[in-house]
Amino acid sequence: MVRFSQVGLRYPEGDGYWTLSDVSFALAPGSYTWLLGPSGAGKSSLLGLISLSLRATEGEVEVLGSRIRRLPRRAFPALRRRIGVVFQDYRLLPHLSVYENAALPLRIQGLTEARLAADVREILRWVGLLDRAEAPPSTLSGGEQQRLALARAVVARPALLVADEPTGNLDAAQARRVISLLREMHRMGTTVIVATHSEELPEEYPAPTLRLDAGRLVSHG
Ligand SMILES: Nc1ncnc2c1ncn2[C@@H]1O[C@H](COP(=O)(O)OP(=O)(O)OP(=O)(O)O)[C@@H](O)[C@H]1O
Repeated sequence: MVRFSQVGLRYPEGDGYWTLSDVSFALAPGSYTWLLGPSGAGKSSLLGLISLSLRATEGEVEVLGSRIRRLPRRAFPALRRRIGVVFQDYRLLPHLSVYENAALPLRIQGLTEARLAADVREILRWVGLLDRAEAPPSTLSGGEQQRLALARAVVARPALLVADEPTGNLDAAQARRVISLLREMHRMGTTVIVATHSEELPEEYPAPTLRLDAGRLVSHG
């Protein structure tokens, strides 16, 4: 599903500094994984490589059966569509309603309103926001905004879901609700990887972990 072989990442503007070094691991299809490590360890960078927003400087990254280094540029959009991404800061579009934010990935695929409406309503019901469909996202609480971001990430039924600190800005009850939804995606067969600073969440929801420190994988299990 995802395989890293001796992956290194150096940002062009990073003064020759290796943000990730010699990172190797595999995520099995249908697995749920916690990505742990202190601030600056390289978690967002690793997720950026998985979600194809960054390219490795060294080594091999394989995502959903494609070796990224060998993939022609024209194949990227279709592969990206099979990956859902949830960010800590939500990244919702403020000028669109809750409904239109959730519908966006399907609109980009060119689906008509008639073909996408049922899926959008179902996903909004799943995250508990159907009754807020016409509201602008700025009127939602932080937890609601993050649930909307999750709805948008999964509405096109991605095979792989990547979440970068999805609970970082939420109180404990809201964080639990978001994690429950991520776990439910996993139960329905999606491969999920979630980065978190939290040491409590992985204790509450035990699952395999990858632990990064200063750009190196220090444990895997
Ligand atoms: N665009 C960039 N250019 C140069 N260096 C960067 C860039 N983005 C991140 N870095 C550096 O890479 C290192 C890892 O950052 P990254 O954001 O991946 O860590 P993180 O574990 O996700 O941290 P946090 O938990 O604080 O989000 C840091 O030293 C950071 O300064």
